[in-house]
Amino acid sequence: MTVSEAGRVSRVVVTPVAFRDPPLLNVVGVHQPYVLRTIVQVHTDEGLVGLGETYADQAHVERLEAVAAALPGADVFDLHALRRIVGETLGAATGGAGASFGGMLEVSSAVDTVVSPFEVALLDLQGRATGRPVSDLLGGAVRDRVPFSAYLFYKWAGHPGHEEDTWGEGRTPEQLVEQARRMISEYGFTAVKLKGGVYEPRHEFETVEALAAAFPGHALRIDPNGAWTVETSIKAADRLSGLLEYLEDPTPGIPGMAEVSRHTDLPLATNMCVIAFEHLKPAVAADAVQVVLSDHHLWGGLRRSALLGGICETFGMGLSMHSNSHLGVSLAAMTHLAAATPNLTYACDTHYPWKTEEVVKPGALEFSGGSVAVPKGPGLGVELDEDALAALHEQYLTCGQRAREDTAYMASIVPGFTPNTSRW
Ligand SMILES: O=C([O-])C(=O)C[C@H](O)[C@@H](O)C(=O)[O-]
Ligand SMILES: [Mg+2]
Repeated sequence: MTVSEAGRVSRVVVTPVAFRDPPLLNVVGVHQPYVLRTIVQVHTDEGLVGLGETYADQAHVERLEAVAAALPGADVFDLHALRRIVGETLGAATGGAGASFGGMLEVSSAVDTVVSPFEVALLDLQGRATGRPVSDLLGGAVRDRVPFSAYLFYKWAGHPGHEEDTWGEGRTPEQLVEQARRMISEYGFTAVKLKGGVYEPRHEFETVEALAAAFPGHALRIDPNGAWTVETSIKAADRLSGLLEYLEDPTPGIPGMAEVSRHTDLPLATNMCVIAFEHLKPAVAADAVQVVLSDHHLWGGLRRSALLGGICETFGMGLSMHSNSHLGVSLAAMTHLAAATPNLTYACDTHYPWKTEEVVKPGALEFSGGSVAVPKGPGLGVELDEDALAALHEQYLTCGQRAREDTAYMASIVPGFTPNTSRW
């Protein structure tokens, strides 16, 4: 098929799905029994189908459906038109309101989060039409494999009322070392990220120290999602500076991060105080962060994320990649983006090892040595398993969840629980 035959959008199918998730603990509570995601399928009049993946909170799904209804007729190569259509559709539907995901992420405009899965699907279509991988459409892969990090969580042994999962309890430093050992032996990761903000800082520092002792030579990070005060963050930076490659969001907000930054040479990273282009200028002016975690789901797609990479390079900031619980369509998109972003030199986050269910056919994305080979096939290089998609959609319909609600779920188990942000 030639470029001119790529065609126009004929219809769009938006499918919310639910997949099982262990009880992973974080600053705002605990992961619910299911992760909600949406798979977007964009069909063209030439019979091609492009894929995208995004969050599935109810309000987000409604926005996706509104855009899906407005997209037929659009040229698959006109990504500016996509952004215009999304802006107009959301303007009409919501008055341009912001969006909130899981109590940790608030954005002032919903446009970027809604554009993202459609942009990925259109790039997938462009790649399928031209016979080129998405990484080629983003300027070309500068690496054949994309390294990811082992993403460790404190966790309960199982969801209350359910069987224990195969990872068991993750509370003590020794248990977290065992969690890391399994993840490293199964996936080969050479970087390790610990999700903190759950226990008193001293306990979490001891966990980092135990990990450093058990895995010398592995790049370590801890991310308490803003659970600490400026003072505690400075102490953490002093105590852990020789062990960490960066310290992620120790304290909330640009002014707080800037104050910590003034007291340490340890790079500070964020996916909380810089989550949109409007946050870059104040963060750079205050020298609040030295590493920004990109995330194409949040930043408006793959091309806007590449733009973020360029801005980080301009201002001498490092670039890493954030993840939320996700399926294979997102892993493929993350891999193409990271492959085509020269200054994305840190191992990317992924929640992939926590997942036991999938919607893409096996084979295209395999971890080896902690990295994933960039798919070489046209587009994203992954194919949907329609039966698996239908089963996970059925699970969505029956699971009873309609939003990510870590705090409410935690409070239903631990009455009186409030998020730990800036607590210690
Ligand atoms: O780096 C981060 O801040 C995250 O990965 C945010 C996620 O929501 C994580 O905390 C989680 O899955 O609980
Ligand atoms: Mg983070």
